[in-house]
Amino acid sequence: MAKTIESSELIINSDGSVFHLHLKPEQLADKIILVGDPARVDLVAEHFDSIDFTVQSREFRTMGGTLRGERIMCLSHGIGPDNIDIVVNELDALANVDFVTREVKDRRRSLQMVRIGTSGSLQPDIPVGTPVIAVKSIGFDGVLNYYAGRDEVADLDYERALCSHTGWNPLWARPYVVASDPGLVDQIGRDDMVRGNTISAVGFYGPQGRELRLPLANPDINSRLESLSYDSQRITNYEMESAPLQGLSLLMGHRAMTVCSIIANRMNGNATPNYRTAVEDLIATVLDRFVS
Ligand SMILES: O=P(O)(O)O[C@H]1O[C@H](CO)[C@@H](O)[C@H]1O
Ligand SMILES: O=c1cc[nH]c(=O)[nH]1
Repeated sequence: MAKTIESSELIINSDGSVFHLHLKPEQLADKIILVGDPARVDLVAEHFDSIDFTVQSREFRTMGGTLRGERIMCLSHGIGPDNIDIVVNELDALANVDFVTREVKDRRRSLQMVRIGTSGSLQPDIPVGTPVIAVKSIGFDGVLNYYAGRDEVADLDYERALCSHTGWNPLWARPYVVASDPGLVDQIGRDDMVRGNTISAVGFYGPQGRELRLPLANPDINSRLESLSYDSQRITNYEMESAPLQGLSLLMGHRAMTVCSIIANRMNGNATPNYRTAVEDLIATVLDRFVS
């Protein structure tokens, strides 16, 4: 018997749209570009051949249309892993729940999601301006720990090595390590992008080892992360969404990956607030390879 989801668990607005995203099932495209900044949605959508709709609700701005004859949409998720819990669950509901009967559909629909973000490098040889693909994502946020099946999609040996090497603070959420969709990584990643292991932090300052006025609980965390080598892989960069995006996609049967433009180098202590051109170039490259 099909599972039926109650109104309190999946809230549907009176116009038939999903609670936070305000999207209706018929607006959903299989190919989705995700970005943090709502203003970045327009930079993506200006590449579309046609724009069919724009929907804005809180920080979630979506533009849907076509590119090279295929339906595509771009959606902003705002800042933080908690927003990804909302975005991926609501996109999955739009794809796999009947909004009239509230029943989970028999046939699963799989979405392809590519996040284009900004990021801080943890390695001195990965400078500002470099695009870095999260081949593995390391969640410091804890979102995936709330879902059954977490251990089945995670790299538990990597998690143990990371905790041991860093002297993991037991007050922090248990980190989880999840892989990007290898097909998407091969489709979008070429020699012009670094393949790395990306941390999704639960904040921008203390949770990424940034010390302004407040001293940190573990001030040496970034040098420990920089020096970790696991299975010939090293940790390359910090951002705030790729791990929950990956983890939830793996659990739900969607395909996802993240590529970020480096805008700060934490080891060398430099950064640029003027990253628009680098992000515009990355958008053009990703779209060309995502829809060809
Ligand atoms: O530029 P976006 O996509 O927002 O990505 C990064 O920038 C934000 C922090 O400044 C976080 O969302 C982080 O993941
Ligand atoms: O250092 C950085 C830069 C962008 N986004 C982050 O989350 N961290």
